[in-house]
Amino acid sequence: MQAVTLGPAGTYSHRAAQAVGDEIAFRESVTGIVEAVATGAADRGVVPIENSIEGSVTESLDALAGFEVAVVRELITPIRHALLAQHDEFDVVASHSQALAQCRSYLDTEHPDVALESVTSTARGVERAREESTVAAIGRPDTADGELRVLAENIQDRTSNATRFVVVAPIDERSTGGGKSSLIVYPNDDYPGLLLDLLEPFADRRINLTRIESRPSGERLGDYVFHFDAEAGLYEERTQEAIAVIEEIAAKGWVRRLGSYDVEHVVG
Ligand SMILES: O=C(O)C(=O)C[C@]1(C(=O)O)C=C[C@@H](O)C=C1
Repeated sequence: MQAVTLGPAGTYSHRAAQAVGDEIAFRESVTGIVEAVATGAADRGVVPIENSIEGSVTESLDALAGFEVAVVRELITPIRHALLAQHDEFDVVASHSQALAQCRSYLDTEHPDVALESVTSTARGVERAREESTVAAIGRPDTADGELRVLAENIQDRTSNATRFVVVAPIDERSTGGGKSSLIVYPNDDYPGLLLDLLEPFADRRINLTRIESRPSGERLGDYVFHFDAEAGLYEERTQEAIAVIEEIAAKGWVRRLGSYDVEHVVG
């Protein structure tokens, strides 16, 4: 199976995608990955959705709301960052904005004077460090080779650092089986208690929500799209009932069932 993910080779996304496809292709953005699946250019896409230190990967949430795709798997993987460079002396640290943010305290304490450069992926930062001796990168320690040295390991701000990835598939491959489900709701409405109304159908049926995230709809200020993850499968009657109530509340907008899946842990 072909899986597309964030490139170039050597990203954390690449490592997660190896659990999904035997043939891996790369894109420069998570939007490009979701689009490739939505348009039929790829069988599966692997995108980061949430990190335990830094929170949501908002571009991924917006891409899931923007394209008609299914979520068929969830992969949780530990993230251990290393500082890689040609020498001890460098002026710039280049990495993905998520990785820079996950190592904020380390950088402030150990390298307060370096400039931070945000690039499209950690592997792109490693490429920069390989090309320029004044640039260091934050990325996977196993991407160091030849001229690149590992200057420090485990530099993330907390020892336990994990990123949750979702595997996207064409919409007709959506599954209703699994212990978790993802849902996106755009109520296109605003009144006191709207959010409470959206939560009650879950609470009334004892469905545990594991995440709720609001993202701007882009239509007008203060107008939101809500992302829900629930600990119940779409095949379950209680989930179908809850969604039916939510569909009435969101009658002016839309509700999208991304699919059901089980949580998997991928270690290295
Ligand atoms: O740049 C990479 O290596 C990625 O796979 C992206 C990404 C992310 O966007 O969160 C994935 C895992 C880590 O949290 C850091 C970066």
